[in-house]
Amino acid sequence: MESWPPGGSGPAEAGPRLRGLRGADLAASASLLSGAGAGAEAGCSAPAVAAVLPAGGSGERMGVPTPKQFCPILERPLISYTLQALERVSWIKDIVVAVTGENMEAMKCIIQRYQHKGISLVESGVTRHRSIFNGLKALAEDQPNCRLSKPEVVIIHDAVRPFVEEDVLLKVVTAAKEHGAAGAIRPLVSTVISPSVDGCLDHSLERARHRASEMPQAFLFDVIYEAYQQCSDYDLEFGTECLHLALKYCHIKAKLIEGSPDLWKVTYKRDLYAAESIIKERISQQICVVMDAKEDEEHVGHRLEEMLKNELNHVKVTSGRDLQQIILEQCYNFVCVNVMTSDFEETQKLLNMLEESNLSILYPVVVISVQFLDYESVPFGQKMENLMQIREFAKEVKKTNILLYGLLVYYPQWETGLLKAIVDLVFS
Ligand SMILES: Nc1ccn([C@@H]2O[C@H](COP(=O)(O)OP(=O)(O)OP(=O)(O)O)[C@@H](O)[C@H]2O)c(=O)n1
Ligand SMILES: O=C(CO)[C@H](O)[C@H](O)COP(=O)(O)O
Repeated sequence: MESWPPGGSGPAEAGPRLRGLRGADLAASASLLSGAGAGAEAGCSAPAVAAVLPAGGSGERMGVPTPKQFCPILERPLISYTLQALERVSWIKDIVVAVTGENMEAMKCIIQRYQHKGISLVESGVTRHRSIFNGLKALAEDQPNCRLSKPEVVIIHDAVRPFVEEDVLLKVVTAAKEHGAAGAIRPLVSTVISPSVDGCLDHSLERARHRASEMPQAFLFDVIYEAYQQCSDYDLEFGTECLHLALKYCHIKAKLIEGSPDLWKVTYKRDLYAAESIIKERISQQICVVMDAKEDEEHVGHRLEEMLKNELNHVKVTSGRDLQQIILEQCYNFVCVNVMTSDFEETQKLLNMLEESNLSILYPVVVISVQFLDYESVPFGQKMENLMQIREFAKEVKKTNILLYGLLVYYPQWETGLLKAIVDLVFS
């Protein structure tokens, strides 16, 4: 576990290139925002979009000394995951984070260490609403030497909701452009009841007719800024709902968007464990098989890939034809098959690329290097040499958070049963 404040114990490491990550879905949604897709059909032009992240709370309900947004999950602060989720969305131009003066330096260390880009920091307020207002002011004011400019649409998202996906961001932004305001909602888990002053039930709400308001929310900037400028001290002190401010002060009825279950707010200590499990599950969902044999060649390596696809039916198994792209899309698990040469050339190439990308600064990257050696043509001495070589590589790359495992298949002749056993052994 990292100590708080972070960054004090060592130099900032180079982080991964997180900006500009795009898969097919991201490209499609970016084109929606740029007016080339459904947005264009609905008459939308591309709005300039910025985001404000309130991150100035103390996390009392978490019950630990470190404010929850800075609590480590897999040794990386929670807020860094949220920033990553937003900054990988190419159409969000600026991200303004509100933090306390006390945590300003620590926040700068996090930005540097994990190489977050396009982030501006402002001082938070004593309540969440005041922190958001400070973030909006930074976007509204054209200050000299300030690179921020007023967006058409602003997203407001809690720093402690790390699992926000591009599709829901796109939905709230598109709806905000049309309706003035929009926010993610979820069905209620429990019924909401109103107690009377004597602690007895006054009335209860019909659960099916109500929803929980979650984040992200998005607003036409002028609407929410006007609402914050007009709202009372009581609102700023005790209010918890930005959509309500837009309704009360600008008469804007927010469009409500169904969100995913992962949008929940990390609030209690158990939420940190839940978040860790979700992250682990996500990074275990994709395996990339890299091999040095040509695709049309009949080789056991290809059968290994086939078998992985069949055995691991919840996991996306891709072949590493465009490795650079796969690394950019943040795959953390690799099976590297060396068939052409006996000196781990393919593995070495992969390790170099991984090290250059700095991907492993975010999570450990697992590489299983499989080498098939023909029993008849490779002498026993070479087998031992190969084993020693992979151990040396493993020691070296462990320093950069890459976990390398070697699997040497010294086979007398090809047998499907043998390969199946290997696959079971390694991946069960
Ligand atoms: N003065 C404040 C209070 C809260 N927040 C931020 O608003 C988000 C949601 O608020 P909440 O979950 O209530 O956070 P805390 O106030 O930190 O938690 P608690 O209520 O348990 O103290 C968090 O990202 C939090 O850091 C903020 O920017 N400024
Ligand atoms: O869920 C929300 C939608 O409005 C807010 O995140 C929530 O209201 C924040 O309130 P608090 O700071 O009191 O937890």
